[in-house]
Amino acid sequence: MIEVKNLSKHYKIVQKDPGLTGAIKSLFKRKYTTKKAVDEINFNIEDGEMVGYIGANGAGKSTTIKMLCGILTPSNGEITVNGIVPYKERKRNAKNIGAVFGQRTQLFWDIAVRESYELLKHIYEIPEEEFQASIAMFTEVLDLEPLMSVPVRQLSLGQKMRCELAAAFLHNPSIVYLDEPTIGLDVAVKVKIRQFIREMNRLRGTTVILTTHDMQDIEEICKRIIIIDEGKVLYDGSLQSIKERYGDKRIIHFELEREGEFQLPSSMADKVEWSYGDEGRVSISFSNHTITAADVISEMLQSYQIRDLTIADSKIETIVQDIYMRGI
Ligand SMILES: Nc1ncnc2c1ncn2[C@@H]1O[C@H](COP(=O)(O)OP(=O)(O)OP(=O)(O)O)[C@@H](O)[C@H]1O
Repeated sequence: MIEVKNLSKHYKIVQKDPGLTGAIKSLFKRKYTTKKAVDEINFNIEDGEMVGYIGANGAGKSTTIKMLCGILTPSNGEITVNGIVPYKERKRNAKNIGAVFGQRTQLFWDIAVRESYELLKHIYEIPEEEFQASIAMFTEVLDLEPLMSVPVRQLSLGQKMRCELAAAFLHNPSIVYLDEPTIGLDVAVKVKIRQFIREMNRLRGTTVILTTHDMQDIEEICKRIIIIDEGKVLYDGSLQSIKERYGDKRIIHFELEREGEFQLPSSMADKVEWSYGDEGRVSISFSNHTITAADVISEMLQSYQIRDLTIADSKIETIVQDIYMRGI
């Protein structure tokens, strides 16, 4: 079980004035600012849960996961993972957990995948019989056989990620942290990876904490989500209830013909939320009980030349995007 109480992580950042003079000045007199990457968060995760830990870029997800793994020491607050305080007992904690961190590898670059697994067997002191049974199962579900004799550096991104996942589960940890496990992969590999994670949870009761920007991962793996924004927990609850609560939300993304200032047509002022991005991109979010998609489009067409538009449906993707835009 994972228990997180008033957990914070503040980074001290050196402030530099612009230019060479600024850089030289900062060598002698340092000015610091504090970034509250994680700010007094609380949650408990029970054994066997599969939780999506989501938020926009820079929200504080990786910082939290690193504290749970014991890589970072919190500035304030408490964490226990199966009764262990991770940063105090990093090695004991490591026996309990598995992790996949985007670009980093825990496989050995120059040797064949099978030999990497053999090394991990010794590092984690996995009994031979258990090791063989896991390898047989992972090989089948993740289709690893053709990859076993290939050196890791020769694997494609998708092949490597399949091998990484097997490595993370090899010592049968009770908790696995997965940071963007499907990023940049094709649909077929994504399907295989999601299937493997679900299977591990079903067969071994592994607790899974998943951070991802791919909402399809969340839909297919997690029953519960924790949404984090600017270091604070914005939502913690079931995926189902957030869908019921926000199921009427729609977002329309417009690409305007001309870039520059954007002003929302006044007729929609109290009915929608909007955000304006680069290159004339406007996103308008609304409840379909307040205004229809047809009305939003027609109001926009009267005020702007529209190059393109897409209507997002009420899948979790839209709901989460809407929450990022306007809060809960
Ligand atoms: N070592 C560091 N020093 C200073 N600031 C940091 C450091 N690591 C992260 N930050 C800042 O802390 C905030 C949270 O970063 P974090 O990496 O936890 O976000 P994230 O939610 O994982 O984002 P992403 O989805 O982009 O991976 C960001 O504003 C980031 O710039």
